[in-house]
Amino acid sequence: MKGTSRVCDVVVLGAGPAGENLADRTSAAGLTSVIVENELLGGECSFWACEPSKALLRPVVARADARRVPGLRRAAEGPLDVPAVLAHRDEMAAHWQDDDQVDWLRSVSVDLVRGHGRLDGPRQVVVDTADGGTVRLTARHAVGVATGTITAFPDLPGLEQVHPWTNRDATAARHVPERLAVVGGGVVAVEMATAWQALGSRVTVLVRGHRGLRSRMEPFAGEMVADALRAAGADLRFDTSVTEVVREGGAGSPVRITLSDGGSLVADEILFATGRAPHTADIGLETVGLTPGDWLAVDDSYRVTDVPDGWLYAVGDVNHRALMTHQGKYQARIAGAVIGARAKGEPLDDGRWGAHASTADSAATPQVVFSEPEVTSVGLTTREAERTGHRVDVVDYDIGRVAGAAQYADGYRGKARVLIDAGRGTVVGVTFVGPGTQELLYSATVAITSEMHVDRLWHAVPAFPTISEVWLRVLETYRDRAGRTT
Ligand SMILES: Cc1cc2nc3c(=O)[nH]c(=O)nc-3n(C[C@H](O)[C@H](O)[C@H](O)COP(=O)(O)OP(=O)(O)OC[C@H]3O[C@@H](n4cnc5c(N)ncnc54)[C@H](O)[C@@H]3O)c2cc1C
Ligand SMILES: NC(=O)c1ccc[n+]([C@@H]2O[C@H](COP(=O)([O-])OP(=O)(O)OC[C@H]3O[C@@H](n4cnc5c(N)ncnc54)[C@H](O)[C@@H]3O)[C@@H](O)[C@H]2O)c1
Repeated sequence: MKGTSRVCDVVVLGAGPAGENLADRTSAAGLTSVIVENELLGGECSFWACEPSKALLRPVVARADARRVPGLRRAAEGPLDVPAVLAHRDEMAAHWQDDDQVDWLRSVSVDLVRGHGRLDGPRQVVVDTADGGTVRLTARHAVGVATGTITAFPDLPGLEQVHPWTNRDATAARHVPERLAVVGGGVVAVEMATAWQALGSRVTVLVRGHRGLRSRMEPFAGEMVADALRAAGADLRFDTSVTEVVREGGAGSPVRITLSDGGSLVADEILFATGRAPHTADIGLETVGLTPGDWLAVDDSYRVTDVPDGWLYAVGDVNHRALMTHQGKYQARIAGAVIGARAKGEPLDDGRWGAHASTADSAATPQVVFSEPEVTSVGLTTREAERTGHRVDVVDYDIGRVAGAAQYADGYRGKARVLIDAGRGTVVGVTFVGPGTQELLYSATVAITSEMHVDRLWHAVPAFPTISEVWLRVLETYRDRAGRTT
């Protein structure tokens, strides 16, 4: 077995969206950067998560929209063209090839080592390469871990033998199962149930809790999505856990699922959308005093808190702050700037909203759930505000009453909730549910991050007739309730 070694400024472990951006920004800061990847550059997001799942969902949402437009409704009746949808999904997953990303990496002067990387003591990473060799990388300044997550399975008898679907199967499958059971009530469950029900599966969603779908969002969001999923034909069962799974006839036969209420269910495939576990079991954490399989807790500059000397950073899903691509990329941009500044001995601008501070992780993490209807949110929910003792005015508005919504769809159903800090008069939380609301999310994010007083929002005039006039209606509701004239 041959072994080589090299020294560089920064080593990044994992080339998903977070790792790629971290390597890019450290390279942009003038540091020599090497990235290590075991599978495909682009990570889970490009190949088994965001990109293929949104490609599966886009025709579902577009068809639902078309069916609400008078004159278009009849043209949009009928089933989806499944082969065309799956072919488009393949395109959007770049046919599971990462050549474009390899080119991009070269264009930003980041070197790539393909193979499984592990920490091997402070500032050291050893990579087992596909040809049976090893490469030892020594980082002068920093190692960044961006190894992401894998599916977190519950501890269930018989689970391995049934070959359950994970997000990888749910986004890359080549056939439509006649009956699909989905375990979980989070984002993956909601999005994949929406997609596969529309593609022709009979979907049953098994949710262990009673608080509804997407329990971390405003309750009305989960209720509206649940209503729509039921209307689309899915069977939703709350307070229902799985206690056992078995393919009685062996591989390829249906799965019998035993439920906590004593009943059972038969499906052709079972998807576990039961959350994520850190992809850290085999990355040498024990060599730097950490526990394999743990999440990596970080400070506000993304340095791993339990490792001395400040050379180890963690960005993206693996730090468990906000498991979304855009937020991992945000973290990577900041961590890259931090590593660059520290390497040059420059002071950090780490005050609230400073260039080296991770303020948005806690104040303004945006998310779109691409269900039908879509759910968009950023900042606090009412429950979080209550839990943290944050005093807020809650302004609700029925988006269906906005002129632009009536133009968008016949019988538009949607709801907005805006949380305004009771003392400072700034927007601190926004949730929109309804068709076409995803493009309103950036305005909400800007409203929160700019911390402008709502009085200034009166000057941000939304065009008529667009759904964005919901902002004006919210301001009017807030003003009228307070008995103000402006
Ligand atoms: C079904 C689904 C849909 C999603 N949709 C969205 C969405 O629409 N929008 C959104 O913002 N987020 C979405 N997410 C979340 C998003 O996929 C993650 O937040 C994102 O992929 C995290 O990026 P990351 O770089 O931290 O990790 P990952 O994307 O998981 O990348 C980690 C990389 O590290 C590599 N790696 C791991 N260990 C090693 C090792 N030891 N050596 C070398 N390489 C290693 C892996 O091979 C991988 O390429 C979705 C998730 C799922 C499951
Ligand atoms: N559009 C998007 O932004 C998007 C899309 C998909 C995923 N994601 C991200 O990916 C992450 C993972 O999504 P997810 O849906 O897998 O996780 P999640 O944490 O959102 O939901 C997990 C669900 O599984 C349930 N669950 C957990 N353990 C269980 C068990 N043993 N039995 C039954 N149910 C169980 C939970 O109660 C919850 O309903 C999320 O944090 C999300 O932010 C984002």
